Amino acid sequence: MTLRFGVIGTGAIGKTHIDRITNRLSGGEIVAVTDINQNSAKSAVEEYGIQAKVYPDDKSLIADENVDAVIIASWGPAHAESVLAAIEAGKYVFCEKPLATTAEKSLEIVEAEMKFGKPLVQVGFMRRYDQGYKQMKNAIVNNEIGEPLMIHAVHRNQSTSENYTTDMAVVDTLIHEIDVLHWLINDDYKSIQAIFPKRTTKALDHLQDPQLFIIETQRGIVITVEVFTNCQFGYDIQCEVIGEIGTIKLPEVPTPVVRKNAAISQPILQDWKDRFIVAYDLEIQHFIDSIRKKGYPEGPTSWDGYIAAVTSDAGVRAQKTGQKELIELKARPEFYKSKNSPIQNLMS
Ligand SMILES: NC(=O)c1ccc[n+]([C@@H]2O[C@H](COP(=O)([O-])OP(=O)(O)OC[C@H]3O[C@@H](n4cnc5c(N)ncnc54)[C@H](O)[C@@H]3O)[C@@H](O)[C@H]2O)c1
Ligand SMILES: O[C@H]1[C@H](O)[C@@H](O)[C@H](O)[C@@H](O)[C@H]1O
Repeated sequence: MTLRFGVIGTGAIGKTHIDRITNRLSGGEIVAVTDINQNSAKSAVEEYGIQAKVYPDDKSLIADENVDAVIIASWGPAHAESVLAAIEAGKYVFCEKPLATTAEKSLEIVEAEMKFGKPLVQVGFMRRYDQGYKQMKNAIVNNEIGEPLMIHAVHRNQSTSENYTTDMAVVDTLIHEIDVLHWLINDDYKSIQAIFPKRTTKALDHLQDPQLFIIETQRGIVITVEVFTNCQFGYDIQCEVIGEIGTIKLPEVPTPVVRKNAAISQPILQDWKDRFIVAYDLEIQHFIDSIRKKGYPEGPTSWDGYIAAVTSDAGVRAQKTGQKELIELKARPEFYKSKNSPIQNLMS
C-alpha cells in the first residue's frame, strides 16, 4: 500500500518533504496540502507537479479519508493542536520539531496517543539518522572511548529572520542537541544553565546571540552547547564526546578541497537542508516503511518529544533566571518502553 500524505505547512521544510516523498523516496504520495498562506500551498502543488488537494486548514485536511498520514511542518506553536486532531482521527503523524512548545502540551499528546492505544506519532529528530552521529553512538556503545565524561557541542546558523526570538535558541535550535545528545550517551538530563556572552552586532536588536548552555546529566556528564545563530559564515554543527580513554568527534561533511591563490580552502555548507539531507531522507523513508510493514512508526516518539519539551522548558527558564534549572521527567510509561524504542535497531 502507498502511504497517502497530507502536508500541513508548505514553507521551507514542508516543501523539502514534498520534494523527497515525490521525487526520491518510495512508498509515499502527497495527496493533500494546506497552509495558512493558501498561495504557498497552491504554489507547492504547482512547483512539484503533484495531484494534491489544497485544503483551507489542518482540520479539513486531516478529515480527508484519502489521507493516511500527516506531515506537520507549520510553525512550532501550531504543532500540538494539529497533532492532537490527527491522533483523534486515527491518522499517522510525522511532526517536525518541536512536538509542542511546552512540556504540558507534549504530555497531552503522549496521553492522547496512549488513549488511542497504538503509536501514531514520529517526531522529526533527524540527527539520529545522521551517519556521523550513528558512528559516534556505535563507538560509545562499544566502549571505544570509555565512559563519557563531557561533551562539547556547537550549533551555528549563518543568520536568522526577524521573527526568530531569544527563546527560540532553545525551543527551535538547541532542541536538536537536546534530543540527540541524551540518545548518544544513553543518559537523562538533570539540569540546564544558560549564559549570555557578549552580543554580536550582526544579530537584530531583540535577539541575544550567541548563547551558551551547560547541561548536566544524571550520571554526571557535563555538556556545553554554543548556540550562535548569526555566525555569518555558514551552517556549522560540531560535537565532541570526551571519554575516559579517548575522544570522538562528529565528522565534518566532506566538501571539496580547493587549492588556489596560494591557499588551500574548503567550503562550509550554508544550510540545514544540505547538511542533513541524507538524514531527512532516511527518517521519512523509515516512517513510511515501518508503517507499511508494522502498522506504526518506529522513529523518535512522542515520549522523545516530551523529553525535549521538558528540557527546553527548563532551558527557557534558565535564560530568564541565569540559574541552574532542574529537568524533571515523569516516569516513562510502559507504552513507550520496548517495541517503540526502535532507533536502537537502526544501530544494530
Ligand atoms: N528538522 C529540522 O532540521 C528542521 C529544519 C527546518 C525547520 N524545522 C521545523 O519545521 C517547522 C517549519 O519550519 P520552516 O523553516 O519550514 O518554517 P517556514 O516559516 O518556512 O514554514 C512554515 C509554514 O507553515 C505555515 N503555517 C504556520 N502556521 C500554520 C498553521 N496553523 N496551519 C497551516 N500552516 C501554517 C506558514 O504559513 C509557513 O508557510 C518548524 O517547527 C521548524 O522548527 C525543522
Ligand atoms: O537553528 C535552526 C536549525 O539549525 C535547523 O536545523 C532547523 O531546525 C531550524 O528550524 C532552526 O531554526
